[in-house]
Amino acid sequence: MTTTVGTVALRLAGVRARLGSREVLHGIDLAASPGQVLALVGPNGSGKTTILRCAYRALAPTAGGVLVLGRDAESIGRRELARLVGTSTQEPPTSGGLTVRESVGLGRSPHRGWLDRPGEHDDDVVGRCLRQVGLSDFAHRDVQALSGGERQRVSIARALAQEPKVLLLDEPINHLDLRHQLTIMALLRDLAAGGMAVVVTMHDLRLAVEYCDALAVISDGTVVGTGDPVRVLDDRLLAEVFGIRAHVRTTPRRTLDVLGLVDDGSLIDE
Ligand SMILES: Nc1ncnc2c1ncn2[C@@H]1O[C@H](COP(=O)(O)OP(=O)(O)OP(=O)(O)O)[C@@H](O)[C@H]1O
Repeated sequence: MTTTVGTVALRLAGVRARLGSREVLHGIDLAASPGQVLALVGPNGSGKTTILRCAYRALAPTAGGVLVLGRDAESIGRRELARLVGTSTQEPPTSGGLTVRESVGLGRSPHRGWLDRPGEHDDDVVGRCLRQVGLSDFAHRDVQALSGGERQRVSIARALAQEPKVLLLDEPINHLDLRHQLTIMALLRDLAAGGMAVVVTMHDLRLAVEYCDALAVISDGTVVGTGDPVRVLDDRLLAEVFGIRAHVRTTPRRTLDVLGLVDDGSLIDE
């Protein structure tokens, strides 16, 4: 699974962020390299989405910085940033009146002049992205007439259409059936093999262990563990951060069998 990892594509250094009157990130240090799938995992409300929002400049950190390919993200213009960093958020697009193809085609905008119409290359890229998420047969459907999981795949395809160097996906598989979860996780591995740096938030620790090169465990706005998934998720961390009694089975390292919940009560009293 481990792929060749080059220079850092995305780095967060000492990032602090506030939402309303609360500081929700307390100094986040993270790095993702080309060829790597990094999963941000952690309980609800721990700060994973906020980290991604800082990374794609939807939210300005109150301290620290974000580097994209070694450059301060603040110094990169919006359109250039959209060519470098592709994002899909937790809320799938509901843009009315657009077909699936048109919605995914919006991901090509940063690559064109303001008044340019989509060219042959744009059409090819959109077609490829639709195939990658299994939506070719849905190209002419209205996005609003799709299921939640289908819309989620539109959102991923749109991010892919940006042809970014860094892909940030906020819970890309939370609406998907198991087959499509596996398809998307395998796609992320393929994208990494092609040199992309992929950062994904997710709750399914089993799939995170199987498909990701590294985990960053987030708890209450801080990184409490990073590195190889099997090493990071030890019994103590599972108990302290996730509140469950469980252990990671290293053999066989297979989906759905990797996290063993203990038989005599897996939930730890809060
Ligand atoms: N607009 C807001 N104002 C104040 N606090 C907020 C706001 N939005 C989110 N928060 C808080 O910020 C913290 C981090 O939220 P965030 O969405 O980053 O968590 P998360 O780890 O992505 O959660 P989940 O797994 O539930 O998606 C949470 O405690 C949340 O309640």
